[in-house]
Amino acid sequence: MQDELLRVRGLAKHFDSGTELVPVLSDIDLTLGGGGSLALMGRSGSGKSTLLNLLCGLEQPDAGVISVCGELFNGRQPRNGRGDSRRWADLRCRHIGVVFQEANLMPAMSLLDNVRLRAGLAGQDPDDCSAWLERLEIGELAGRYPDQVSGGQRQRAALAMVFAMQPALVLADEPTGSLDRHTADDVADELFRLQAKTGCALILATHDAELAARCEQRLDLAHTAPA
Ligand SMILES: Nc1ncnc2c1ncn2[C@@H]1O[C@H](COP(=O)(O)OP(=O)(O)OP(=O)(O)O)[C@@H](O)[C@H]1O
Repeated sequence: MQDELLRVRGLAKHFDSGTELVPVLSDIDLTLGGGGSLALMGRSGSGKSTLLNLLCGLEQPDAGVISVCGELFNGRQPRNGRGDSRRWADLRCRHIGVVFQEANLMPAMSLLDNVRLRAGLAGQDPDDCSAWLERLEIGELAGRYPDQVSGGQRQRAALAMVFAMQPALVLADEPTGSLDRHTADDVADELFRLQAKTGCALILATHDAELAARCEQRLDLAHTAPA
């Protein structure tokens, strides 16, 4: 494992249910180096997606600090704090790739244009994008639209999109959860193969113990979801 890439200390988050404040995460500490991998486990509602959303800046923590690639974020976003949120957006765009359970592709764009768009936003050369689709063995589908390919092929395109941005950190939220076992295994193999090849760090939220066992570290979120 290389130098520290992600450092989280004392992270906490609650949601307002309308009648009460419901704690979801408290006092979360994490350290991950470049090339490292961490499985996030826990029952449904334990806060796995919430933690990933905090790490990529989609949610704001109530307490704690997060630093990514040596850049420290104080967590709370000041009300007029465009500076901080702009820094988060830039950092996320350049360094953090996110894979969801359902491939989040733009429906009106071909697979290749989806990959080009994401790579371009991250400052990578869009001309290299066909090669990423080839690496994911869907090169011949480059001109098709997301609704013209299977769920497994869409998920491969989502991986191509994320790895084409050459991220330092990949956050994967149940990336194989919508696929049949065989296709899920293939997509998981691709995810770990590309992670090893590119040397990025990976945080994987999953209910699948076999998948989790392929990660170096594991964090079980102990939160018990309210009834
Ligand atoms: N925006 C929100 N407002 C209120 N409560 C929320 C919000 N988002 C999540 N929660 C609650 O926070 C808890 C954690 O949700 P989260 O989606 O992080 O769980 P999870 O571990 O990813 O679950 P699953 O395995 O089912 O995907 C749940 O009880 C959920 O209902």
